Amino acid sequence: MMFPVRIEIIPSEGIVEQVRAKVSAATPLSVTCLPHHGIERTMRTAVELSDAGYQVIPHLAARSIRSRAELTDIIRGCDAAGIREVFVIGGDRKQPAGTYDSALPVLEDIAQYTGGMMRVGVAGYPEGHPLVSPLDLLDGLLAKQHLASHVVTQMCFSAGKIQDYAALLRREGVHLPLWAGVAGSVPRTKLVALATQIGVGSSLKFLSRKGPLARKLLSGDRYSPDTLVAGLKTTPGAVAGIHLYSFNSLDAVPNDAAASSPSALQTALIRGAARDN
Ligand SMILES: NC(=O)C1=CN([C@@H]2O[C@H](COP(=O)(O)OP(=O)(O)OC[C@H]3O[C@@H](n4cnc5c(N)ncnc54)[C@H](O)[C@@H]3O)[C@@H](O)[C@H]2O)C=CC1
Ligand SMILES: Nc1nc(=O)c2c([nH]1)NC[C@@H]1CN(c3ccc(C(=O)N[C@@H](CCC(=O)O)C(=O)O)cc3)CN21
Repeated sequence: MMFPVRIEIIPSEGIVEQVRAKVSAATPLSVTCLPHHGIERTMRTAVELSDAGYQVIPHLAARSIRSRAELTDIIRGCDAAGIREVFVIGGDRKQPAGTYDSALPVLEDIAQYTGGMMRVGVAGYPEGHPLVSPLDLLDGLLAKQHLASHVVTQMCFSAGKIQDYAALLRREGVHLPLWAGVAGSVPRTKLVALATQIGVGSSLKFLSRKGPLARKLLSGDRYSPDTLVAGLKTTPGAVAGIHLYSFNSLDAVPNDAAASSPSALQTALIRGAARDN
């Protein structure tokens, strides 16, 4: 059985050309919003990709939005570009740029302004968050779920932890579809460097050890999500799909596979770039 796959990209210079060359237009794309990029870069890239025929989901980091006026401009921009879904997170900025300090007030304004027409994804944390307690995260989800359409998990490297998290949400009354946040095939060094920066949980610790688990998950010096995705397939109902953090490493996709079908893309991406070693 194949999971639907969405690919997350970083709005770096040249990424639109890279995506158009490597990724099938049938594969939805999520565009990250980094504090040093700001929302303008995310929206510009999202609109370009939408104009190129992709289904695009821009990330709106609450703490990077200056005002409600800016938010309504962003929503109008989405509407004009045919973008029907966004992903709303608090964001990594230390100081909020304006009046929004977390995701909920942004969700409320989006719901009011679009009359519930805009689909909104929210973040979930199978392994918790460095700054926010598990209880606050759960309360946050319970408060947001009536304004959201699905949850995307923080990057996690343990199928078991994602499955346990799905069961926890259902037990606690969060019934939104859950997309598993999976790191694509990327160099181990990049993962380790990044993990500290964005607060990824303990399941990443295996990368710095040399045990049998590390050997299983690291083909050569690259992490491959193959094992994790296989693990998720043991509980088909738990997750709605794979949200693949590509880190803009799209070279794992042989051109023909990208052109042929999303499942071929999924296989190529999730099999990882093992053959690159
Ligand atoms: N948003 C925040 O930074 C903080 C939130 N809280 C509380 O925690 C609860 C949940 O807060 P929310 O903002 O709704 O949670 P959220 O999950 O939308 O935002 C929390 C965190 O999002 C992180 N984040 C997760 N995925 C991200 C992504 N893909 N791109 C950028 N940043 C990403 C940031 O580190 C941010 O601190 C609420 O009760 C809130 O009041 C408490 C302290 C800080
Ligand atoms: N707290 C948090 N913040 C995020 O931004 C975030 C998450 N969690 N979880 C999942 C994804 C993964 N994210 C990221 C963030 C940065 C790079 C990255 O490669 N950053 C480069 C700079 C890229 C650039 O400026 O073009 C770096 O070296 O920091 C990759 C994935 C974004 N997302």
